Amino acid sequence: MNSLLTEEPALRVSALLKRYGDMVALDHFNLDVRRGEVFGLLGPNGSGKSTAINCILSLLTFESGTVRIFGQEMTPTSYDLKRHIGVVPQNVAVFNELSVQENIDYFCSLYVPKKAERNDLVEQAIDFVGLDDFRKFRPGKLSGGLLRRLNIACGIAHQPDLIFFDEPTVAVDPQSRNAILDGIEHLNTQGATVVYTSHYMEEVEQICTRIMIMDHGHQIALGTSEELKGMVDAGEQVTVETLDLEDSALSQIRALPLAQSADYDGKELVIHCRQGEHNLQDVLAVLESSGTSYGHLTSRPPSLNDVFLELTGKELRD
Ligand SMILES: Nc1ncnc2c1ncn2[C@@H]1O[C@H](COP(=O)(O)OP(=O)(O)OP(=O)(O)O)[C@@H](O)[C@H]1O
Repeated sequence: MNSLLTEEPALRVSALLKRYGDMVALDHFNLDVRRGEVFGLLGPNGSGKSTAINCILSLLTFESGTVRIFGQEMTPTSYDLKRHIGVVPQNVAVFNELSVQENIDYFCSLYVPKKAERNDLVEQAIDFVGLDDFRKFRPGKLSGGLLRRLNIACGIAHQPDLIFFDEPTVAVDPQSRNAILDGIEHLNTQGATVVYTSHYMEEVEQICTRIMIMDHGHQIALGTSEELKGMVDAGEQVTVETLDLEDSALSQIRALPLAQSADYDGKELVIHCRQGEHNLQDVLAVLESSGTSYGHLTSRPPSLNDVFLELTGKELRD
């Protein structure tokens, strides 16, 4: 398709407005995904991620705005364009009466009508998700992890250039989870652009080149994981095991310039630090001078979860 050669990003969403009755689900939502990216879309429950993806795919109508994919406007009848798009939905969507191989073949046939051409693609997809030993199985006989892998094979068998993964690792075992993440990275190195939504921050940090945090139907922040961490004042989190921290020592710690907050529950002191230099010495100095005895002391750098919490006021997970 000639349009794939244009300079436009893989996906450009401009000022998308979507209402459900009086409720605004997408509020002039904008999104650019560059070619070759693994782009992470993060948002708390109800922030509009699924609505955005369904509007992008023309599965939902919207009030106004545009969706362009590889430089072409996406509409419900953009069949040419749809051949270049793959979708791995949040809920496993396969046919129980078809085998693994037949399911993959069916989904591939929606885009690749020629059986001979398809056979090779189906084989590659089976190989890619490691379901060779299960090709004759019905989905009902597969474990949760294998079922997710089948769902992925059905979404990618036609070798799309832009792939949407909507929470592909929910409720899978660690082995399948790693296989799925490796698979997404592999698809990306083969040239596919990926849009990825997940509730798991570590996954997003691991595989996404850029991340958008959305809430209330629009963008809250956009950047690499490091850039996002630079947008908030969250620094390291210091945790100290101590049973005898006096109120006066806690007050001194709270008064330290590095301390954003300090909480003590009688067993553990947790200090959220501001961004900047590591400054454990100041905490240790207060503990020493106040005669506080302590055990385990740990410090961890700010996480994407801290950023998310500060920007949206919500935890990502349910
Ligand atoms: N069919 C619908 N009718 C009415 N309201 C809806 C409908 N679908 C979604 N909504 C509402 O639109 C808002 C955005 O929902 P959406 O499902 O897009 O969010 P989400 O970010 O995908 O959430 P989750 O992480 O839970 O999947 C929510 O307030 C939701 O309740």
